[in-house]
Amino acid sequence: MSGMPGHTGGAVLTADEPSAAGTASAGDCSIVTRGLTKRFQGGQVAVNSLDLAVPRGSVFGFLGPNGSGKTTTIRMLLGLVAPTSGSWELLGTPMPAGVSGVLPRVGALVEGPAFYPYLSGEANLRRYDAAGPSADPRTAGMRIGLALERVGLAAAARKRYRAYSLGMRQRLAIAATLLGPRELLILDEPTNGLDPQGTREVRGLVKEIAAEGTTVFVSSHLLAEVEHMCSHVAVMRTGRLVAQGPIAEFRELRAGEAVRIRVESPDTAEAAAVLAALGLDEIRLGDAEVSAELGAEAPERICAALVADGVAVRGLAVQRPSLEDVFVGLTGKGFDVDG
Ligand SMILES: Nc1ncnc2c1ncn2[C@@H]1O[C@H](COP(=O)(O)OP(=O)(O)OP(=O)(O)O)[C@@H](O)[C@H]1O
Repeated sequence: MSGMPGHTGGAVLTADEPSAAGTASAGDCSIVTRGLTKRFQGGQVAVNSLDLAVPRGSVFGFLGPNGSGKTTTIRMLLGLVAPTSGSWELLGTPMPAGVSGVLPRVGALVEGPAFYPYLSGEANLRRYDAAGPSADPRTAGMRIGLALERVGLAAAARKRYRAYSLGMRQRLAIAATLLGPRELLILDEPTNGLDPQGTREVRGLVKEIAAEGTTVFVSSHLLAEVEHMCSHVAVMRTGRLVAQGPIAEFRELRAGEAVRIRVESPDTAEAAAVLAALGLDEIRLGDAEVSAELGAEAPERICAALVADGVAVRGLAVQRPSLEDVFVGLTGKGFDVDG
């Protein structure tokens, strides 16, 4: 498997392996794409032969640096832009033929909705609801009340939008996507531009919505975001899918990568000799520290051997590659890990 040292199988699939979309049955997936491609006029390929398989019930993180094709993919999924080639299914229905039947079951936040600052959250949602093609005005109050409750804004329903915090504003935007029962929610970078509190609120909300059984497909350029929220992840790089699978499998990849042991000591030459005698590889000498690949050796045995040889051990640490190291290996770029 390219770019994934230490991988020994499992559900993470890279572009080099048999397509996940080819093996997943549409019935198990809320989104399936096959060879989905978008080439913009002028020749730019924004999305290149994308095979996605988004399991039903997952919180699926669509991760990639800016410009890697996430928004274009989401726009294609929703029928907002036509693919150059390829096919896709939403909720088991081939698109775009099934668009009118499927889209009412899909909530989407692609470009933030524009709200009126002087109207309350509730009045804003009433306008949104009235614009919906299938909205029955007799049940509008119930739909709006449920949506506000679901995002935790029932108590602030009558407050003017301009008095909402950033997190409340984004929760209202998500409420606008929930003005009906949704089986799938598609969110494009929902925490972009939010403060830390707003980010926490939105992440918590996404988890709650997923816990109620809605599949959530959420794009992000933040690894930390995906780590916090998602059960599955797909990684994009310049329009191509690099890997996808359960996030736990990515964590296993991390565990499979070279784990190093770091010894802090003024006696670097002696410490290095002990590590070499124990058969450790990739020994590196630093300033008052030595590190090596841990391999199958137990840290406590290394510690005992160092002490037995009279090496002054000031510190001993086992260092595992971070999940970010795995993603950087896959994308060739760092992710913004703040967040
Ligand atoms: N309408 C368009 N015409 C031409 N090129 C486009 C168009 N829309 C997007 N692109 C290009 O396609 C590539 C992918 O863009 P896209 O917006 O899908 O990426 P992204 O991963 O969502 O990034 P970001 O988070 O910055 O929006 C970019 O290089 C972008 O410049």
